[in-house]
Amino acid sequence: MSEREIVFDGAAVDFGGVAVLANVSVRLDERRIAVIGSNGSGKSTFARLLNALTRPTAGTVRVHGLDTVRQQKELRRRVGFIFSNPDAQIIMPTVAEDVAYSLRGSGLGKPERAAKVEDALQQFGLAELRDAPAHLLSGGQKQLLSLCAVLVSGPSLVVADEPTALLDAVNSRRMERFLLDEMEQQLVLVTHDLRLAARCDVALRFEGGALVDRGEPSEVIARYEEAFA
Ligand SMILES: Nc1ncnc2c1ncn2[C@@H]1O[C@H](COP(=O)(O)OP(=O)(O)OP(=O)(O)O)[C@@H](O)[C@H]1O
Repeated sequence: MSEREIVFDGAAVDFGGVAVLANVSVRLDERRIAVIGSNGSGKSTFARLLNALTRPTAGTVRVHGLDTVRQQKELRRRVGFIFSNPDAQIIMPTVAEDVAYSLRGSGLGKPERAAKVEDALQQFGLAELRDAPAHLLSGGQKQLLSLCAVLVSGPSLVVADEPTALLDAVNSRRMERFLLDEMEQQLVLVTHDLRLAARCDVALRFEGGALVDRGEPSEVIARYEEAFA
């Protein structure tokens, strides 16, 4: 089995008896995986299954060899999640404290943690803001902070749900470059931006809670556009 294999086997989710994701079975080991489809089609639900923010009501989901329900604790260390609204994931008062919070329970000593935080802040251009109140950052800076806080703990998969939605053109390009070109980790990118999806290695398309297409991104996108032409 490939080190970065994601396996959905008959996974389904329903909320209060309403099926929002039905019987998804798929195996993926590409580095960059785009998830596209109409509003309310189940994309975020699919993404949230990857780090057990949502649990399957039927079937199983395995990420890099870990069962998302039975091995949730280990899974959460290996899967980082970036939301479109960074306010949802900023926890601590200052920038450096927020990044350091990700390393709690990492088993590293204080000096090693401080060094890792400093390296990460440098990498994302946040070093000068280390003592700034996190909630006062701009939207773009907050998004960089949440990316920094996710990556400092060394996940092997990054799930990003519309990570460029609130960003201006410059920060959006910066986020795109990092996620698609520079980052080594596997990426699952939920997006309505078909240009970004086209840059991935494979695309999945959801409609009405079902996985309806999977393949080379330009072909999946062309069929998506045809369906609504
Ligand atoms: N916690 C919940 N309780 C009830 N229904 C939910 C819950 N979360 C999602 N849903 C419903 O599940 C369906 C799929 O939602 P999901 O967020 O996965 O769609 P999406 O494809 O990501 O949509 P969008 O492109 O609009 O973000 C929607 O009809 C939504 O209302």
